Amino acid sequence: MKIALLGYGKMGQTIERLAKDRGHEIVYTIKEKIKNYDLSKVDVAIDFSVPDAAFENITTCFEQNIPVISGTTGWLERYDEAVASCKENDGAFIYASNFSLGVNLFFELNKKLAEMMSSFPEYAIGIEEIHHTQKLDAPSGTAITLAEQIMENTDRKGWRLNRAEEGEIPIMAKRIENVPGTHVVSYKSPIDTLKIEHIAHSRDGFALGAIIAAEWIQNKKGVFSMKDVLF
Ligand SMILES: NC(=O)C1=CN([C@@H]2O[C@H](COP(=O)(O)OP(=O)(O)OC[C@H]3O[C@@H](n4cnc5c(N)ncnc54)[C@H](OP(=O)(O)O)[C@@H]3O)[C@@H](O)[C@H]2O)C=CC1
Ligand SMILES: O=C(O)C1=N[C@H](C(=O)O)C[C@H](O)C1
Repeated sequence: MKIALLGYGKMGQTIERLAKDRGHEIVYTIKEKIKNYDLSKVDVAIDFSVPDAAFENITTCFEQNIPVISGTTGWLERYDEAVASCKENDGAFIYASNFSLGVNLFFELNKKLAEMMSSFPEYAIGIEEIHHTQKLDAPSGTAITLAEQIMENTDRKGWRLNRAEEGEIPIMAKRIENVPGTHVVSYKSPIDTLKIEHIAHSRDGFALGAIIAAEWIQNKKGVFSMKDVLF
């Protein structure tokens, strides 16, 4: 595949290394708005950039008929508009708050555990996420996905950063040097605590998942999820 990397920071550079190992060619490494780039020779754009840039760059790709894999977090208030733009242009799109296989397995566990725990209101639900100190958004996109899955499977009505009101899920966001990404979901009662945890040891899992998604979406049209790709 000929790949345009939208964003060439920690993730863009990891994707470049792993994509080359899999025989792909990196045509562009872009760190700015893509309006002026000719993407006509590109098979796929992989976006790991910044919250402010993602929406405009993604929709520009749809207008140029380029499939998009996006992992950028912190821009999701415009996700529905991006989906509409993809459909209008008969494009192809996958967004995931987390592309790693481990976290996508963790998502499935989280849904199942929430469904089981919904019968036991004595357990207080909490989410903790830990990331490196350069991260721009809080809470992490992955933590928001975990909270939304719990809300769909219990009576919790919302989530809140670093504290919670009655009936909400607190998401505690910690920033520690060099942590690639850790997520914990816990259920605490006066008697005991249940926890599920995912610890990324590097960025390779996120990058590999995004490349696998890019390979999978070739010659497809529509809006898909990592669940479609992996399971
Ligand atoms: N879904 C997932 O699996 C994962 C998602 N992420 C998310 O991916 C995003 C990127 O993470 P990471 O690589 O660590 O961040 P970095 O800060 O290391 O990289 C961001 C890159 O985007 C570039 N950039 C700035 N403005 C634009 C623009 N207008 N258009 C295109 N690129 C631009 C930056 O350039 P410059 O340095 O010149 O400013 C930089 O190269 C974050 O939102 C993060 O949360 C991260 C890991 C996994
Ligand atoms: O910014 C990061 O680094 C990460 N961001 C994603 C998120 O916000 O969930 C995924 C991963 O945890 C790393």
